Amino acid sequence: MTKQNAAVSEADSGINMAAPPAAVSNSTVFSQKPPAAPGGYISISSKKILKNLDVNGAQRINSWVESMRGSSPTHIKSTPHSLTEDHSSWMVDHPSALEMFEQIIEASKGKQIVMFLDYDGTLSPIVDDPDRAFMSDKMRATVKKLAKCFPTAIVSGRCRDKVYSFVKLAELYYAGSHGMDIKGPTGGSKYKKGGQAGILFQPASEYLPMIDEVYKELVEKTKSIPRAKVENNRFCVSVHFRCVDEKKWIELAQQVKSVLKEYPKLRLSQGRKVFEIRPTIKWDKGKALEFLLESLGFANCTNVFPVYIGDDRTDEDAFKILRDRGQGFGILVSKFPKDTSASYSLQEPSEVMDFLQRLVNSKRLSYMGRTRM
Ligand SMILES: O=P(O)(O)OC[C@H]1O[C@H](O[C@H]2O[C@H](CO)[C@@H](O)[C@H](O)[C@H]2O)[C@H](O)[C@@H](O)[C@@H]1O
Repeated sequence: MTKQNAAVSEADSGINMAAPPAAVSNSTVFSQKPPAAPGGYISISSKKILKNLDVNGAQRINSWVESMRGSSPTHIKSTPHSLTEDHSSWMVDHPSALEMFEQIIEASKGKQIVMFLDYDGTLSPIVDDPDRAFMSDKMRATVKKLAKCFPTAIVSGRCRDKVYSFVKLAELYYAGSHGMDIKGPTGGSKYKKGGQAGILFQPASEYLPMIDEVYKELVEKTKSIPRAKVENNRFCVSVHFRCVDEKKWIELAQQVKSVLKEYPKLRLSQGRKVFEIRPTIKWDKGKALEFLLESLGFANCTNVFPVYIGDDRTDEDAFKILRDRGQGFGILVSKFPKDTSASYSLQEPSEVMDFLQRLVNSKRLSYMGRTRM
């Protein structure tokens, strides 16, 4: 990546900190002194924290700040019509799903398309206040039409009730809490062979007391950080730093680390300006996708065509499953080049809506016998 692009696309490096920071080996010997945070900025309060950390810990915390800043980049130096050199080469490997639409339809011919949609950053734009991440009425109408054509699931880090309160479509499948809380449409699905009544699957239910406890501790611990926000997503917790002054990021990261070191059965990863705290069970959005395909009767089916659209690190678990299965594909929603297992890309929720609308139109044409899907 050229220097300019390195600056431009602090791509969602969202360094996965699955290894609980407490597990960070302090025995690792770092030859150089901790790198300064991007822009060389370290606040006084942060210096105090770094002083108390050993060099390794300081380096680790600083690398957090770099990844925290890059976890949800908000600017691009190139104009919309002139991608940076790196972005152009990235687009060769992750072409626009809109530009490749005809090829996608061709590949899906004779197969059952099943749609999996992330919520934040995919159906709704990223905003400062997580409680105000509303999807547009137009997007809701498009998803409603989509669900009339194909089995459709919402797969979100949000708790299921909360993401349902945003989407408001009872005919969909929902997998909340990063796939750990799955429920089928109320009254069963027209797509499920045998019309099975609504499924309900919660693989992390034994963790509920621990999640409640760590949520309360994080709220208490982080209340000294202005505009930090702790969100209880039932089987997981989010700690938001989008609106926190960068001078306080190290302190916040340290606070999260200090709480989690008491909970070895919880793991920490990073999303878009958010720390995600989840149980260490081997369950994620990818497992939820597989569970839903099985629930729909497509477990060992060769003519199923799953399409997963998402924008964040946790969606990569689903992209990887599709790549491993060699069925369907992932679409990453991003304006910036990012390491991803997705095959295609879309820039933002408005392009997601255009893509979904084209799928609906294509299915309607096939109903009219003009083309087969
Ligand atoms: O899996 P998703 O549906 O994409 O949920 C991932 C996280 O999304 C939310 O946070 C993100 O969106 C917020 C609203 O736009 C934004 O303020 C925040 O900075 C983003 O990280 C949600 O609040 C989290 O709980 C989800 O885990």
